[in-house]
Amino acid sequence: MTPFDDQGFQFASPAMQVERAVAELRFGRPVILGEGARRIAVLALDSAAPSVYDQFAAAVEGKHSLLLTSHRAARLLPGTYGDISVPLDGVSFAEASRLAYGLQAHAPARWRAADPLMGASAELARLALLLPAMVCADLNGFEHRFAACCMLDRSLLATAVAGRQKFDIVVRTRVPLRDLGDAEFVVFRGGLAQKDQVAIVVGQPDLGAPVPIRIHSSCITGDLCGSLKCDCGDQLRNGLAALKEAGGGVLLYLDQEGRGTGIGAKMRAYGYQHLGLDTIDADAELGYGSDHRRYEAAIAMLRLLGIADVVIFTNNPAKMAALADGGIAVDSRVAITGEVTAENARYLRTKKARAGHMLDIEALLAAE
Ligand SMILES: Nc1nc2c(ncn2[C@@H]2O[C@H](COP(=O)(O)OP(=O)(O)OP(=O)(O)O)[C@@H](O)[C@H]2O)c(=O)[nH]1
Ligand SMILES: [Zn+2]
Repeated sequence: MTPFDDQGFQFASPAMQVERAVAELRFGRPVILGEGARRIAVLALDSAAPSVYDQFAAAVEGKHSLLLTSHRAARLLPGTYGDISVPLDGVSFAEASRLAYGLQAHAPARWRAADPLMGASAELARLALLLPAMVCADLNGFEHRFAACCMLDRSLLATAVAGRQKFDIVVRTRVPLRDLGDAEFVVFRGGLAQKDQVAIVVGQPDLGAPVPIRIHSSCITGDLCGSLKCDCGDQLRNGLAALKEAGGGVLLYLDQEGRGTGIGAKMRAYGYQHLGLDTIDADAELGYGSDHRRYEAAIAMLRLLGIADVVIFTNNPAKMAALADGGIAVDSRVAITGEVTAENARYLRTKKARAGHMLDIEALLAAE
């Protein structure tokens, strides 16, 4: 029997501390961000109750401000670059929310460039799958009012990145699939949030040769419900069939809804798309860049499966670059397409024109 260590259970790693802060934000509570001797309190507008916003404003005696990312700032104030900070003294929760992510909101009269510590709060919000619109306040003299809040040193955000690459296999099991025969579902757990990620192995891929793979980002609307607004459902099913036809392959189904922004943000973005914005501008209104996905999980999963050399089924050059950066050799690429419909044509054209996807939409239309 192992003798009990008097230190007890010491559970603290940068990734765990980041995740604790993320959980606090998701519950709508303030978190303290530190750097050197400086401390700021941050609160996510997306999850905070109006009463907590008011309590926060009172605790810092009106010296709070709103961090807006460079993407949102450029929508409100064309020509600005970088994150900005807007004073919130006397600004209500509803007004702050409108300023943070409302369509056709008035440009703020007063603002200044945000400092990097405030900027780091937006990174925390993105990890929490909350809109990157953060109420921030320096804690000079107000520390005691935030004594119960979780504290995170900014340096841990960078250190925690190492945790993104750490995954283990939890279980591998056979699942019979319609039209595709037996597949093996391999469940992995790890990364910053210890999420479960799934690889689907169809056929019997030869691991001695470049392995056909697809990296597929989750799309509840398209994959599950056949939404006509995107091509994801077609790409998922065509992808699995193409991997099987290629003699067997692996589809990595990554938990990255809405290009890494989460289903809440994606549905808000759809609301803006219904009003005429394209997919990238809609995301920018919410404070997001064109793509927030990361591929450390995919690289770790391939490694654990013993795959170092791949044929990738994609039109997205960012996926190929991410694999190469992660040390996976990309032997070649196979295009993977779905049906072009009246509803998804603009989405596909935007992917090609603004995200550099390798799509020949006119050829696809001609072939239909
Ligand atoms: N933010 C946002 N995300 C969207 C929208 N439509 C689809 N998505 C997401 O976009 C991602 C599409 O991922 P993938 O199927 O891997 O496709 P891809 O990046 O186009 O690359 P390939 O299909 O491999 O060529 C998924 O995370 C979807 O949830 C949208 O309008 N806004
Ligand atoms: Zn989709």
